[in-house]
Amino acid sequence: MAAADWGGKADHLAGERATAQFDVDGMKVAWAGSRHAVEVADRMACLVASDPVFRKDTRTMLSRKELFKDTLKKAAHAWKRTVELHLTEEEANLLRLYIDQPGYVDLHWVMFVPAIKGQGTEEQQKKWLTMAYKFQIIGTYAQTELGHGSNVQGLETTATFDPSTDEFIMHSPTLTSSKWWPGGLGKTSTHAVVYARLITEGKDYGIHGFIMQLRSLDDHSPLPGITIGDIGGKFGSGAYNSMDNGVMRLDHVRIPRDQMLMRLAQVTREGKYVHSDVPKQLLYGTMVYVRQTIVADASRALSRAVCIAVRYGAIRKQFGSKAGGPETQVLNYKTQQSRLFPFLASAYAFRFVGQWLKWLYTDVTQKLESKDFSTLPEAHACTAGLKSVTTSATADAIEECQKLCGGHGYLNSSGLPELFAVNLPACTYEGDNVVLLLQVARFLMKTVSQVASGKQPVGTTAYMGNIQHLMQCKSVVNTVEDWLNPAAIKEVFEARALRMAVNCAQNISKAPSQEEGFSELSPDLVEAAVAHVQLIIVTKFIEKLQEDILGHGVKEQLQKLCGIYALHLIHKHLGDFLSTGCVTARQGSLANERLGKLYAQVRPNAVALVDAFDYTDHYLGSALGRYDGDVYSALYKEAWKDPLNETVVPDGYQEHLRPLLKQQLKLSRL
Ligand SMILES: CCCCCCCCCCCCCCCCCCCCCCCCCCC/C=C/C(=O)SCCNC(=O)CCNC(=O)[C@H](O)C(C)(C)COP(=O)(O)OP(=O)(O)OC[C@H]1O[C@@H](n2cnc3c(N)ncnc32)[C@H](O)[C@@H]1OP(=O)(O)O
Ligand SMILES: Cc1cc2nc3c(=O)[nH]c(=O)nc-3n(C[C@H](O)[C@H](O)[C@H](O)COP(=O)(O)OP(=O)(O)OC[C@H]3O[C@@H](n4cnc5c(N)ncnc54)[C@H](O)[C@@H]3O)c2cc1C
Repeated sequence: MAAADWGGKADHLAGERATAQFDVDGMKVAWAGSRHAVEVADRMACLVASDPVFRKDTRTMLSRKELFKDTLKKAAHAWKRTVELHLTEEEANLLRLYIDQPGYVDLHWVMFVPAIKGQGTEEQQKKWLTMAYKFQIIGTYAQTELGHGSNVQGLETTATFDPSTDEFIMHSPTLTSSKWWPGGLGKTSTHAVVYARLITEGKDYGIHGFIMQLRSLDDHSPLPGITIGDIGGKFGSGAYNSMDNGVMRLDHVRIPRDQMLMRLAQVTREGKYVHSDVPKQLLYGTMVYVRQTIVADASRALSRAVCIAVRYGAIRKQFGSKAGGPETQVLNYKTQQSRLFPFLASAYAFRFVGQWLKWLYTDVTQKLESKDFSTLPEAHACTAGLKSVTTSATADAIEECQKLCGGHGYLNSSGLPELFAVNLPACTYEGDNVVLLLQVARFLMKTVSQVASGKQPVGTTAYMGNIQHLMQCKSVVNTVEDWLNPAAIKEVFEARALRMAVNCAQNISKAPSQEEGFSELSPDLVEAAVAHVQLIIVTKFIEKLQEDILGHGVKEQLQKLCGIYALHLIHKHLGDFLSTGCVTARQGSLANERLGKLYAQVRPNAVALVDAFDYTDHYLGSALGRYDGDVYSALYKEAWKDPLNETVVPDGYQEHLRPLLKQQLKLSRL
């Protein structure tokens, strides 16, 4: 794909591509998941790249109003193309991804529709989804309030049932109960699933979802009793400012009773509250779904940043010229490799764990449909934990990639500032990462206590059943080569995760109460949760390598990347591994030595490994990450697009600069 996009110009990276020791096409298939996935992605990426409406090269220079209008234009055009070309769901999703601009459609498709699917009755789904699928209505997910986001049970908006009219009265009783943050709410959405405390027969039954119409379908004005607007500019230029995150206050707004989402609980005509025989946590189902999709987003964002930094690192030269010869490519510096290659490995690791998580989510959903709720806690822990670990690592890595590209990485035209600004809030939305890791820790503490009482854990905690061995085992690693053994790697990750969890459980049990112990130990619990999640990622990477992987040298490269992913974590968290006695100081040094050798082996393949992500120049949106490596011409060209360069003499010269210069000149002549 990218080769076609580059269209026959000089390839400044040809030398790099020639040193690759594997079949890039085969790697594209491994990355995408199948030959079919590569083909569809290519087609959609080309469709976007070749359509002038989807241009984004001046996006960071637009004012907020211009950017918002541009988003509306792109969304409408994308929908038109979706309908004209009869795109499948898979194709439409990719179309949205390659357009690469956050907008109201995200909330409509990723949260509003799934919330109705998961929490609405069949009748409700039929009514609302029919309109939503045709974009006759635009929906959002209005949960967070000014005063509460993480603590969903603390939301204040009320939905009070009035049996005299068979309606709910939706109300914002305080300033802090104002809905605050929902994407698309500010200016676009006509409808929302609004989360509110259900009150009937004088009793508060806690948070439930309600479908509300917010704006007129004739002139888009807010309906009576609804005050609504945008919450203001956000971090960075362009970036998430294309989204109209909104504020909404409700003043006794009446909606029919049948607009309460009634799959999980109902209110009868008489006002009686009835709960279905399903776990109440299914109310949180939409968040579980979205957290799962965010892991795939994280790997995509990380791989974009890495692609930019690797290609640029191969072009950029500094120092080291001997006898007038060429300078050294910055990618050849060992420090550059040790900072960058773990991100390259992480991009692949997150991609594969994301593919597995998608499978897990589908599996759990099928089980839920047949009323088997047993895997729900694990699905919650896996989605919450993986969302946290992958988004935090991705945000940190994008920031580091900017530094890896030196000064030019700080320019908007590098694509990195916007990539960072768009992906940073993923650490917060759909659950703050620390809050979610504490949920994982809670699950781990329960599992440890079940293991202590003789219950055999399953799924991603099955390793905890091997407690006798893992609590006292010593790593068999004795040479640098021993760190190539996946079983040896897996064992130390399992032992570390289990020992950290057991330590926490033992310390909690010494506290006056479970609750106090959990609160006191929460920093340690977060670290134990991270250790468990990193084990999942390492394990899924190792399992991926056991699959049939086609293409010359593809599996070998992935083995190296898997090694880098695992060993860089051992290096980074050596304190954990040493303090839990999982590795010795000598084994830690051997791991680091092995890591250095792996970096050297990956170096000749680095550019080809990022080519395998198969990104077009349009999608990358980076002068530094261009496929052809023609970085300097691109940077030079991009600079002239800046509005400041529209005139040679800047606006403000006559007003401020000229008088100042003249004044100083006069003074100097006195
Ligand atoms: C311009 C371009 C246009 C393109 C146009 C294209 C057009 C073509 C269109 C075609 C189709 C396009 C398709 C588009 C696709 C697009 C792709 C898009 C890419 C972008 C994707 C990303 C989008 C993301 C958008 C993000 C927006 C953000 C939204 C939000 O943030 S919503 C709000 C989220 N809020 C939170 O997450 C709150 C976090 N808090 C909580 O979850 C809870 O409060 C809690 C878990 C922290 C605590 O819960 P609680 O108080 O109940 O307390 P506990 O006692 O701890 O828990 C009790 C009990 O329950 C268990 N439990 C908790 N949670 C869960 C759960 N979720 N599931 C199961 N169980 C749970 C918990 O473990 C306890 O159990 P136990 O008692 O211990 O057993
Ligand atoms: C770009 C963006 C888009 C969003 N889109 C939507 C949307 O479409 N719909 C919607 O409903 N919401 C949306 N949100 C809101 C989002 O879901 C919340 O911001 C998020 O859930 C975090 O909640 P909070 O802001 O209340 O953070 P807080 O909970 O106030 O967190 C503040 C700090 O306190 C810490 N903290 C909080 N509780 C604990 C605890 N128990 N233990 C330890 N530390 C704790 C956190 O780690 C964090 O460091 C969006 C947010 C952003 C940034």
